[in-house]
Amino acid sequence: MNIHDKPKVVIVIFGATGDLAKRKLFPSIYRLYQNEKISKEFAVVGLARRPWTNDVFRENVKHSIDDAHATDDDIDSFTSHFYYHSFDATSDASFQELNSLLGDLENTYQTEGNRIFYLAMAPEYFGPIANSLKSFGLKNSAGWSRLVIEKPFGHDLKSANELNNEIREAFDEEQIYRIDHYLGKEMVQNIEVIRFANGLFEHLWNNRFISNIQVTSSEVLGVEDRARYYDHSGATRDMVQNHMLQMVALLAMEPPIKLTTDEIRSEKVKVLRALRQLNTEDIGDYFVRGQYSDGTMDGKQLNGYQQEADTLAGSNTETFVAGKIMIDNYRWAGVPFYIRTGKRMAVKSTKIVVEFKDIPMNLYYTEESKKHPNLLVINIQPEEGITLHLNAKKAGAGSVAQPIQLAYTNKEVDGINTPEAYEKLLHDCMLGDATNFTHWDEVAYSWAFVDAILNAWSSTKAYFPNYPSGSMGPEAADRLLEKDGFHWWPIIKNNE
Ligand SMILES: NC(=O)C1=CN([C@@H]2O[C@H](COP(=O)(O)OP(=O)(O)OC[C@H]3O[C@@H](n4cnc5c(N)ncnc54)[C@H](OP(=O)(O)O)[C@@H]3O)[C@@H](O)[C@H]2O)C=CC1
Ligand SMILES: O=C1O[C@H](COP(=O)(O)O)[C@@H](O)[C@H](O)[C@H]1O
Repeated sequence: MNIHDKPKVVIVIFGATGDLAKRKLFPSIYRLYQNEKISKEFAVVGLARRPWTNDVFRENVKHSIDDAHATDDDIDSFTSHFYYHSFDATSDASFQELNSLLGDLENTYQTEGNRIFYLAMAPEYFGPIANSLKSFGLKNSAGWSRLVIEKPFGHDLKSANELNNEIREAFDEEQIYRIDHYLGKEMVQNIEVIRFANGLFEHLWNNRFISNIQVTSSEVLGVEDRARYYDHSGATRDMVQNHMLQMVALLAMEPPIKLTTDEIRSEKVKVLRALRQLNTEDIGDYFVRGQYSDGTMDGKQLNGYQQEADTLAGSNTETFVAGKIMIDNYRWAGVPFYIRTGKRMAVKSTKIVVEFKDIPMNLYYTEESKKHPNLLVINIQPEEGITLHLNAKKAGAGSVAQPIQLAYTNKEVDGINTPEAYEKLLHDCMLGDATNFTHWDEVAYSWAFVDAILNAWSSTKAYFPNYPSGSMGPEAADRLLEKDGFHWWPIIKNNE
């Protein structure tokens, strides 16, 4: 299928009364519908245990949609495609009933037997549901069947491997779409284009010209109401194993021989294979963990992590991670990739800064501290675009250099709101394009890398809390770069 095709499909959402379905999935399906990216012949089946009717379900879908321009009739016509089925994932009868409901809807909407099974439920259900879908014949429709799996995909390499084996008994790798929503972000997808469509950058994209690369994904929000999940996970599993390492892989991979799913994934896998594996005794030189204490932001007093819920008192879970990642291959030998991510930081921002090496002799900046290295800043969110930091002559007399910036902002140029990540990924899945989903090999190498860090940390006490809410993390994260002669580039917009 190509990007202009309008897939006919029944989307089955397991966990349709949950938070993800309401906040991300229904609005994304609405945008696809409104932008005519899916055929008018589609249906959505929502599954969960509570005894809702179709009307209650449709009312919930309606409330999840925020569109000031749509009339009630428009929205009602959209929600009329939604069907609710009260369903217990542990009951055989539920799967049998679901099979017959799907058959009926396929007749009504003529969706040619194409089915997406979206598992928006707790991860312990992923394997059992995949297996029941196979054993109750739900995969045996006339069209294609695809399984979309939410995060977390395992808790460590061992459990991820077990989960993968369980799912692979029911679905082939080509039918499995493991979601990493960062791969649906416009500017994350733009990394490849910026690199591989510009000679200016790609010729310099190696250890001869780049001194270091910094990837920051900071959040203002705290743990919110996800303490149960988060305290078992922490920032390393929640953000580093997936989103951060995926961005590193896109920044570091070789150009694929073709822009196909297999070729791109295979280049990313090579990067993840080349990550320097850390020994327990080296972790302290490469990684820093943190947990937020109380603090103030915008004049508001905020709790520390351990005060956010009763169960969190005394927690050893990290809400912040900074690390130095070395990629031991020909292109990147000696270039640190610094990453940092955390909750309750000063600003919500995801940004990549590529710092280029200085020229052999700088005639304009003789003092080391006054130099302005060339930077390529890729703004992933909230603003989207790129900024190139250069030096140019200061207007007026004399030969004085000053730093200048060339900026491109996505929205200003394209005049559109970029689609939400989930919208793009759902659309890709309908089209059968798995490029922006993670292959098992990527998941496995990422787990192997973070397992070493987590194992080392699990055997030592963390001195938490160690950064105030509203800051940029613990001081140790600054020292991580200082000892290599670098510093974090500011990520706040005005200081870019
Ligand atoms: N929320 C988010 O922002 C994000 C979530 N995710 C992932 O998405 C998945 C879902 O998360 P989220 O929506 O927040 O979770 P919620 O707890 O909000 O929703 C869970 C859903 O599962 C249903 N459910 C639970 N047990 C059963 C059962 N035995 N049979 C059928 N349905 C059941 C619940 O409905 P009922 O009680 O009616 O049965 C509910 O609809 C998780 O894997 C999470 O890690 C990933 C990224 C972000
Ligand atoms: O996957 C997750 O990502 C969000 C951050 O996503 P973003 O798109 O807002 O940057 C994070 O809050 C959450 O803890 C994590 O599970």
